[in-house]
Amino acid sequence: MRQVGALIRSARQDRSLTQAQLAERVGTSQSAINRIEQGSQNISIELLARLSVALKSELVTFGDRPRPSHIRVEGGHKLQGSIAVNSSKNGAVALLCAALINRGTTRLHRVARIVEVDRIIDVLRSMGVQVTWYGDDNSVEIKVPENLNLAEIDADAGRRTRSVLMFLGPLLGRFDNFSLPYAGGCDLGTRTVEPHLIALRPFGLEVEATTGWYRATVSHDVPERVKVVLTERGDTVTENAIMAAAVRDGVTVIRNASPNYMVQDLCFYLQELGIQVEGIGSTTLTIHGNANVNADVDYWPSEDPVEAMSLLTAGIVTGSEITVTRVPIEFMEIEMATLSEMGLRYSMTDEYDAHNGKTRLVDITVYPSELRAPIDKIHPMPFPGLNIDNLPFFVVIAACATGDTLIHDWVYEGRAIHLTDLTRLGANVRLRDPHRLDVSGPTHWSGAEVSCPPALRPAVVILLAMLAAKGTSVLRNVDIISRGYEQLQERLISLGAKIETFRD
Ligand SMILES: CC(=O)N[C@H]1[C@@H](OP(=O)(O)OP(=O)(O)OC[C@H]2O[C@@H](n3ccc(=O)[nH]c3=O)[C@H](O)[C@@H]2O)O[C@H](CO)[C@@H](O)[C@@H]1O
Ligand SMILES: C=C(OP(=O)(O)O)C(=O)O
Repeated sequence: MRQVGALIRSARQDRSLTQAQLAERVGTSQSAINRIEQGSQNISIELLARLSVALKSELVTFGDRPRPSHIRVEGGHKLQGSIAVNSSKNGAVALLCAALINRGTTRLHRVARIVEVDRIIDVLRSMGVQVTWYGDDNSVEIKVPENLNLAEIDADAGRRTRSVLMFLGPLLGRFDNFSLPYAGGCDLGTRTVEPHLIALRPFGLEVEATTGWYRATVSHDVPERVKVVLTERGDTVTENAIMAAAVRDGVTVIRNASPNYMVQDLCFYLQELGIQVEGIGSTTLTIHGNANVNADVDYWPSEDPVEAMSLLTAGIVTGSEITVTRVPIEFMEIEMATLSEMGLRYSMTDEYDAHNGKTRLVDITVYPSELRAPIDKIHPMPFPGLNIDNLPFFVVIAACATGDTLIHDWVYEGRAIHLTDLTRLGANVRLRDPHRLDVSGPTHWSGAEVSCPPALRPAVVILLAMLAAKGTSVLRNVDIISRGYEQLQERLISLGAKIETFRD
């Protein structure tokens, strides 16, 4: 501990940071940094990783290569207790991008401390945006300078997140020309950017893709009233169009808009900024924009339906009774109805409001149940269908159910294949074609060693199956999970899961 502390102190001093500045960057107190540097406080791997990012120093690497982390799971145990759902990755990244619209101060509260959020914050900071973590509830304050420095943009951080695409909408209100690094994201097969470009063309944006960069030019000769018809009802596409509409003086009607949870979060935030948004929750939005938004606002991103699904799945596949609190029920209704058809027993509290005053939450308790395969196939749809990111969890649930289930992932070209890794743990999961999986259950799970697929939700699905599998399993290269979940392993341990993190 003393050596690690000394290493941190020296990396901090090399970067001319005070303890208070480092504390602020990693979201802890100055006294905690002081104790860490003195070697008198234990540090979690997650905090070490955050310190590494803040110090731009690979504290958690050995030699010249990053050391991936792995977990050992002692499965087959029941879970118990109660666990709360965090705010969402997808809402947080949209709101961080949208904060670029505001010339005043934006304060977001209860933001998930996840790698995807850190990546967007890194890109924002590299452009000169002041982003500060503070307080005990993961609050983040964003102040956008008068002049953004796009020449300094952190292209590496930008390329690691697809969400950087969502800078297009807010930036086209400020610049005539700008460049953004090519966008990354999960390895789910080809994900086109064309729908974004089609959506933003009516706002005067033209984009040329050159090696590693999107070069954007903007014509500001745009009529007062604009109508945008989206070719895909995509979530980030809709968010981009909304942000482009919000940063101009004029009225925009967006058709075929996604009404999904992160889009609603964005609209509620824009309303706080004083922008009039009509039609929230529907596929037609009318936005009365404002080119000079200058407001000091506080906003609480809403709870994550995909995390809710992940936590409920942990209870379901281990045959446990657990309570998942703060479930955004509007975005989980089809999932719960489908689970009900599959024989899941659960109870639900009355609804209560999320901190944003808009999203409806419930607490759900799941009970050990005899699950059966549904009669019809399970497939996702844009909201209000079964959430696209929740589909993978139905594969491991179907594997616990008696009978044959067809899972149809029409959305992603390369996601279903990652779920065939469940066969390593004893499941009978067959790929009919790149989009369809036949799952036959129930499964007699057995422990195994599996490498994490390079996709967030399939990775978590394998981890949850390991909780169900009697014996010891090893899941290698689990760092991808922290892209979208804050301390998932630790939180599962708080429910009684036996999980241990280790490195080679
Ligand atoms: C940061 C963020 O918010 N990410 C979410 C967002 O990504 P994002 O908005 O980037 O999703 P994409 O635009 O890549 O859409 C996902 C896939 O669905 C296809 N597609 C989508 C809509 C449609 O009407 N028709 C169609 O074919 C796209 O071609 C693509 O292959 O939405 C995805 C779909 O809900 C989620 O998995 C991601 O977690
Ligand atoms: C596909 C996902 O996210 P992203 O759009 O960030 O790749 C996801 O959250 O499952």
